[in-house]
Parts: sequence; C-alpha cells; structure tokens
Amino acid sequence: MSGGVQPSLASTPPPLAIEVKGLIKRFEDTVAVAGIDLEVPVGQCLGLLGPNGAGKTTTVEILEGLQPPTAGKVELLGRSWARDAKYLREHIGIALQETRFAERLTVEETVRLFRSFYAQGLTVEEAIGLVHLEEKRHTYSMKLSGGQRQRLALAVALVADPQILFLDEPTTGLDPQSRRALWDVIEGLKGKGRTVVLTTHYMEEAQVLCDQVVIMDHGRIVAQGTPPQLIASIGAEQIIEFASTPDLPAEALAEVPTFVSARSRGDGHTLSVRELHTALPGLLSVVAARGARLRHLSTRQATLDDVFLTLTGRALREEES
Ligand SMILES: Nc1ncnc2c1ncn2[C@@H]1O[C@H](COP(=O)(O)OP(=O)(O)OP(=O)(O)O)[C@@H](O)[C@H]1O
Repeated sequence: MSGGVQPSLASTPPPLAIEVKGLIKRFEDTVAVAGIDLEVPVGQCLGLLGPNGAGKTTTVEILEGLQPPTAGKVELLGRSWARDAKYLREHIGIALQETRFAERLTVEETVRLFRSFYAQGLTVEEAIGLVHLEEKRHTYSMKLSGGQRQRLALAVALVADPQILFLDEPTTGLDPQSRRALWDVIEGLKGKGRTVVLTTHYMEEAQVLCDQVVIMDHGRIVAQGTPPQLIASIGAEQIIEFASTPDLPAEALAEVPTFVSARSRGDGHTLSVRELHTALPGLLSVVAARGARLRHLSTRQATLDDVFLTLTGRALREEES
C-alpha cells in the first residue's frame, strides 16, 4: 500500500446527469422559460415546483427532447439532443401524467411491447415487479384503477432501465397508499444511482423525495436548494394559524415576538414566526390586550408551500390561494 493521497478524486465534482444554462423558450408573444440554469448530479432527485403556467412542463419537455429550446445549453449525461438524440432516447424514461395505453393489451403485453423498442433493459417481469403489478399482469389496461395505470406508466418508463427518469405529477389523483408505494419505487431508483426529475404539486412529495427543489414562477427560478435550505431561507421555521373574535388588525399581528410575515385567509390568519416558544405566549397576550377571544389556534412546521407563498404571495396550488 502506498498510502498516497488522491487529490484528483477528492476534488472531482460529481458527474452531472443534467446541465442547463441560460435556457429560454418563447412562443410567439409568450416567454414560457425566461433564462434558467440547472445542475443535477447523477443519482439525485430534482423537484420542479410552481403554480400553473410557471414553465415547468415546457422546461421538462425541452429536457426530454420533445421541444427545441429558443436559446440555451441543455445537456443530459454530457450529451445534447442536437448531436445524440438516439443515445438519449435509449437512456431516459418518461412517465407522463396521463398515459393512454392500448385498451386491448394486458399489463404484461403492454410492458412487452415497450420493451421491444429497446435493445437493452429490464426483463418484462422485472419491470412489472418494480411497480408491484404482478397480480394484474393479465388484466387489460382499460380495467386498471387510476393508481394501477400510473404504475403501468412507470413500468413502461422503467423498462429500458433508464439513467434519467422524468415523472410528470406521478401521484396526482392517487390515494395515499398508492402514492407511498410509488415513492418507494422512486427511492429505490435513487438507491440504484438513477437520476429523477419530478414535477409535482404535492409539497410533501417534494420534501420526501427531492434532494434539490427548484421553484419556478413566470418562467424564472425564484428559489432553489434542498427542502430544509429553502424553508430556512424564508427565516420562518414555524407557522401559527389562528382566528379570533373580534378579528385582529394587521398592526397587532406585527407585535407578536419573532414575527416574520402574516397572511389573512378566510376569517383567520397565518403567521410565520421564527420562534414558537416566544411567539405563542406573545400572541396570546396580544389577543388578550385587544379584548379578543381565540376561536381556533394550531401550529405547524413551515413547508415548501410557505416558501412559495412568502416568495410570491401566491399558493402553489390555485385552490389554496
Ligand atoms: N405550445 C404553446 N404555445 C403557446 N404558449 C404555450 C405553449 N406551451 C406553453 N405555453 C405557455 O407557456 C407558459 C408556461 O406553460 P407551462 O405549461 O410550461 O407551465 P406549467 O408550469 O407546466 O403549468 P401547469 O402546472 O399548468 O402544467 C404558459 O403561459 C403557457 O400558456
């Protein structure tokens, strides 16, 4: 054993699965993507979040080679769509939000059909096993539940054993059990060194699965980091939701110790604070000093939803705004 140091190994940055620089996409008078940079190391899960129309789908479709960019550099596995489309098609997998399968093919026949498009990949049995559809192997796709269809879409995306997997809102409309089953599959892929790009409207999903989250709005990246970094960045780790009779004016809310921001919603308020243990007794004093009575009070940790609200003043999901 020489015991010599290997500085080159220690200082080598992780290989990038995806590298995007200055990406722009214009549609006539709409700028869907207004100049974004992204770096996703191999084996990580990137979460793309944002409200409707933020530019997520356009960005992902450019990464997937389905749309050309107006300007900017896009490389996957060190290759570009312009030069290496065939290679990239064989090394990426795509699971769309809604996939229509041939109704008169069974689960097994569907996976076999997609497997036949690729020179290499998993066996049909492996792909079906990964998404736990063994019991439905002989069922026609039209007879599957929504969750089972999503899993079939994932099996089809996985059958070529891709290096990068794109998932567009993979768990939208699924029950909690199916959602968690899909999360397990995605965790397993990351464990195998696969890179995952996920668009989702579910903050919990992004917090559980994603190593890096990018929040987009109006075609730009408004925040980027690990979920804990993003939550820390708004300076508010705790949220107090409350309602009182009579209601408290805005200036009273700002008196609460460690106050960061407040938002009114329905007949109540959502307060972002830095320290719950001083903010909570402070709020009770403010309520008492105004002769008001609390009707509701609950506390929780700040989430990525709160990050987005703080940054843009809007909810990630429109029904929550
Ligand atoms: N083919 C197109 N032609 C013209 N405008 C488009 C086209 N595709 C997208 N846009 C516009 O670009 C903007 C970004 O759309 P995009 O679908 O990328 O947003 P998104 O973040 O994926 O939204 P959602 O969450 O609703 O899917 C929107 O203003 C949209 O209307």
